[in-house]
This record gives sequence, structure tokens and C-alpha cells, in this order.
Amino acid sequence: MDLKPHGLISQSESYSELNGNVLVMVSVEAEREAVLRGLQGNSRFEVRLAGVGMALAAANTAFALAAADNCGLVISAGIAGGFAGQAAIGDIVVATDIVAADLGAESPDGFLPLDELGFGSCRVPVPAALAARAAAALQAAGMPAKAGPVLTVATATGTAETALRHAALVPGAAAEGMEGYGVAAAAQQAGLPAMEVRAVSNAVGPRDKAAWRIKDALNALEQAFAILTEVL
Ligand SMILES: O=C(O)c1cccc(C(=O)CC[C@H]2O[C@@H](n3cnc4c(=O)[nH]cnc43)[C@H](O)[C@@H]2O)c1
Repeated sequence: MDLKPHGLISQSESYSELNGNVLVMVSVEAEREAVLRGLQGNSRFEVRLAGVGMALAAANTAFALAAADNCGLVISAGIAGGFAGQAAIGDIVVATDIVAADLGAESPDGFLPLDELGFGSCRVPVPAALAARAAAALQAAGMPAKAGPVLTVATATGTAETALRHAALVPGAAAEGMEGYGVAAAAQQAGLPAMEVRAVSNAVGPRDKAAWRIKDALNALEQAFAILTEVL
């Protein structure tokens, strides 16, 4: 495919029509299977493994894009933690912005994001029309879908303190995962729009793996992609 240099297409441009194929990056095989079930053989979509974490996700997305045929959109998808009051277990979150929540520097006055250090941005905006169209389609189909910022973290949140800190850092933060910013950064480098679609399996907060509802979240992810094929 034709890889465009960084910055040629603004991610905040509105996209009325989507052209080309869709690359979906998920972290693990169970997520890949769920998305594939939802896609029901739709040949416009390709689903690849990103691995866990931002670095592997960026590298694998770049490799997948280099081999992709006529890709017009990249989606980071999978299960996620939901922020209290924003997204409950089983909800779908469509990202309005994809935000690397812990990429920057500490200072005595608090966290300094890349933006304030002058090294680029921690935020990849999702084209507003795309996020709105996806969330509206999911809601119209009766799914509990929310739109809001989705955070990418290197360390999954395991305390109430970190949950509150991240929620304060990014007002309206709806969910957190570990790959979105890496996938979106690779898409941005290729001049392509990025989205993130997450199904909530657990609450962001004190770690309690026994309370994770992975099967429910994977079922929601499957249903979401069955609907998204109609509007993307
Ligand atoms: O054990 C399983 O069967 C299983 C099936 C599917 C996925 C998993 C994962 O553990 C995926 C890890 C993946 O999930 C995202 N995630 C989920 N909850 C959170 C969270 O609270 N904070 C951050 N990330 C979360 C993340 O993107 C991981 O890569 C297991």
C-alpha cells in the first residue's frame, strides 16, 4: 500500500465516506475470534493480533499496514476496564480520543504529558463523524454503547488512587486498555484514521480478576462488530 508520511492527513478531518478496507488490531486470540464471529466473513475487514501493550501493538500494526491492501481505516479493539460512572461491564466504548495516559514525565507538580514536554502528543483524535456514526449505530441496535476518551496505559490500573488520577487527567475518560495509542500512532504515521472500540470486562480500580466478566465482554465485542460492518 501507499504509506504516506506523518501528518499528511489530519486525524481530526471529518470523514463523510470511508474508502478502502478496515484493519482491526486485537491483543489476544480470544478477542480475534470474537471479532471474526461478528464480522461473519465480511471481506473488507482484516483482523490481526497486536499483542499486549503499546509497543508491540505499534510494531505489529505497522507490519500489518505494510502488507495491507487498500487500507482506509485502522481499529484497535478488545476488552477493557471501564471508568466508574462512565462505562459498566458489558458496555461498548467507542473512543472519541485515544490517549496515552502515562506517557510523559513525573514532576514534583504532577504528571507532564508528552505535549507539555514538546515531544509530540499523547492524544490521537478519532475523526468525530466516524466515532459518532459508530456509537449511534450501536445504540440504535439496542447496545449499551458510550462515546468518550479511551486511555492507553502501560500498567493496567490496580488501585482506586490511580483510577482517580487518570480520570482527573482526562475528563470524561470512559475506558482503559493497553494497546490503543500504539495502534493509533502506527495508523497516524501511515496517514490513516484510527478508531478504538472496546467492550468493558471489568471496572478500572482495585485489581480483582475474579470479578472480570471476559465472556460477557467478548460477546458484546462480537455483537458490536456485527453492527459496525453496516456503517464503516
Ligand atoms: O483470560 C482470557 O480468557 C482472556 C480473554 C481475552 C482477553 C484477555 C485479556 O486479559 C486481554 C488483555 C487486554 O485487555 C485489556 N484490558 C482489559 N481490562 C483492562 C484494564 O482494566 N486495564 C487495562 N487494560 C485492560 C488490555 O488491552 C489488555 O491487553 C484474557
